[in-house]
Amino acid sequence: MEALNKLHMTVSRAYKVNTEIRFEVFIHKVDGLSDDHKIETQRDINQRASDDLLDSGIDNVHLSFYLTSIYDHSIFEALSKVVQKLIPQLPTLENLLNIFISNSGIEKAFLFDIVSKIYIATDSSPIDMQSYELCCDMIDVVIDISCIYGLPEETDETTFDELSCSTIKLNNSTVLYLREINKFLALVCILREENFYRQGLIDYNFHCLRQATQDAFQVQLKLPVKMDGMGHIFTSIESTESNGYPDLL
Ligand SMILES: Nc1nc2c(ncn2[C@@H]2O[C@H](COP(=O)(O)OP(=O)(O)OP(=O)(O)O)[C@@H](O)[C@H]2O)c(=O)[nH]1
Repeated sequence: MEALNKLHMTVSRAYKVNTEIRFEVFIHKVDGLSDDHKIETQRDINQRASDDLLDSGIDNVHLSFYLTSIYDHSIFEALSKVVQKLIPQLPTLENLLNIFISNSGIEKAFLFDIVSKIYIATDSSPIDMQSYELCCDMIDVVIDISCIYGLPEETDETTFDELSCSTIKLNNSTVLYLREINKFLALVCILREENFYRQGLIDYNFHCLRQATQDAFQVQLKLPVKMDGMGHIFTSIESTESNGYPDLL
């Protein structure tokens, strides 16, 4: 009840300053509850919080709730969903990942912020926590190995660069495939071993994806200046690529 009161106070004060604010509410330490009880508790908290706000005349506020625990990756998953709401390029990135996985025989692909292990985008197939945790663990392994063996001694260079990549074959015929997109982002994919024989195709498609992802974060406008016969100068805005995406095999 104390937490609900604090939530109510925070939301109503912030709402007075800016009615457009979105609120992301984390319900911590849910590991003590059974799965059914978790959902029930979330619904109950949501209902009480909305009713309290309604009673104070606040009816169109955006509250999102997430269940978290430090004993699994739920906190990272929740933060990923919050961060994704702040990325204007999200639909483009999701679309690119969908095209990439369907042309490469990949089951699931995540675009990770390497330092925080938050995923900033994934394809539209369902996410299961186990796959996400596997991908997080893979990043840890790659960073640890790179830090220990990947650098000449006494250097300030970053361990993660454009050559960073890793393939891990699991004993259940699954392959984890990691490639770096830039200094901050890495692509981590999960695929079935029998689809990995086409690694050349996957590598080629990855290069297209990397280029397109980098393009998505840059303003891609050309402003060619032209002059007509009367000496008037005019410009036209053109996209650099006809359809915005390079061709995937
Ligand atoms: N079961 C469970 N215990 C947790 C979780 N997160 C933190 N704890 C435990 O809760 C205890 C207190 O930690 P927190 O509640 O995170 O601490 P805090 O919120 O900074 O505490 P105050 O500053 O006193 O408000 C510690 O023993 C943690 O191990 C969780 O997700 N699940």
